[in-house]
Formats: sequence, C-alpha cells, structure tokens
Amino acid sequence: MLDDMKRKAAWAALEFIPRHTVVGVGTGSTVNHFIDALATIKHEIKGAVSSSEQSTAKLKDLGIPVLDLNSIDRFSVYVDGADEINPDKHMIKGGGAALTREKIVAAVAETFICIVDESKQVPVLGRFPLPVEVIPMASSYVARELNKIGGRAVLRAGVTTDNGNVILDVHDLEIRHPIQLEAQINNIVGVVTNGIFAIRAADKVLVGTPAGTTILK
Ligand SMILES: O=C(CO)[C@H](O)[C@H](O)COP(=O)(O)O
Repeated sequence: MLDDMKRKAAWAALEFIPRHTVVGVGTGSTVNHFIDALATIKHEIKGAVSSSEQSTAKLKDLGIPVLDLNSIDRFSVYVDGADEINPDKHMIKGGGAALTREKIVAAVAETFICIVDESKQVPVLGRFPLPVEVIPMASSYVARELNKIGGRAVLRAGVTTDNGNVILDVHDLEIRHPIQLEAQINNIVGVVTNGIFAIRAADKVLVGTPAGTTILK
C-alpha cells in the first residue's frame, strides 16, 4: 500500500519535467519509482544529476546519462522524497544517508518537487529522528552539542555516507522553528549538513494517497 502511494507520487512528477533539460534526481525508494518513470522519457531529456551513488547506479542501469554537477550552472527541476514534510513544505531528509548531496543538488535547481506518500505529512517535524552528517573525528563532540539543544543523538551503526562521513540520528526533537534550527545545527563544528530542509523548502509537493495523487496547497 505504502509503496503504491510512493509510486503514484513519483509517476505524477513526470508531468512537471520540462523536456530537453537536465533533471535533478534524489535518493530513496520513492525516487527509485521516479527513475523508472524518467527512463520512459530518457530520449527527451539531456540527462540527470544525481544525489547518491545508489541513484547514479540505477540511472545508468536504465540508460539515463549522469552528468557532473560541476558542469552545470543551473537546471530546472529537482525531484526527491522526504522522511517528513510539514504544511510549510519544510522537510526532514536523510533517512537514506544522502542528505548532503541532496542539499547540494537541490541548491542548484530552480524548483524542488517533493514526492511523498501521505504517511510523511506531519504538523510538526521531529517524530522522525533528524539525520546529521558529521566528520567522523567530531562525532562524540557533535553528539554532545546536539544533546545540549534537547535531542538524543545516536550514531547510525554501520553507515558511512558517500562522502566518507558518519550519521548521527537525533531523537526527541520537536522542531517548531525549522529554519532557525537548520542554521543552528549547521553552525556546530564538525557538522557537514543536517537533514532539515527549510532554508530551502520544497516548491511543489506531490502526495500519493490510496485514491491518487494530490498537490499540497
Ligand atoms: O532523504 C532521503 C534519502 O537520504 C529520502 O528522500 C528519504 O529518506 C525518503 O526515502 P523513501 O522515499 O525511501 O521513503
């Protein structure tokens, strides 16, 4: 059921992909459906920029050229999932540990289209533990600093990001001011990125439901 809702949101995104341009591609099970959809128009796009090794492998398997982000000044649309999204289109991302590259690719895009199943919608962010990518030698220090702001940071066991770093998942946060908290956590020395996407929120949100796909107002 959940997977079916993810698929609906992902395929609905095709309608918003301009032809003859580069497409930004996120990471995760919802995005995997989007990559399947994108493959059906692969001859009508210039290629993709990818946010993870995982998505790069799938894009290449399906014959979609993957371009170097450094070769592109700007592109139109970035499509990605989320772990949580609030009514202001602020998100928590990073459940798949790809948050840093996701934030980088999103920054170069004119439009961020978020594709989610309806279970990801929340009134207040924070039920999903907030992922924070950290330089390995700083993980204990950063965990202590995150605990000071009211969270409970737990090292994600056995995970190394595509950038060679570790992930701290911060439990028990009630994120009432996402923009401020995103900036505050990014200011801790040793943090590479945190999974709050609020300074740059989604522009359009496609929500897969049992009945079809709706667009968040
Ligand atoms: O941020 C992400 C990966 O880092 C994903 O977008 C997020 O975890 C949602 O994943 P899924 O589509 O599998 O539910």
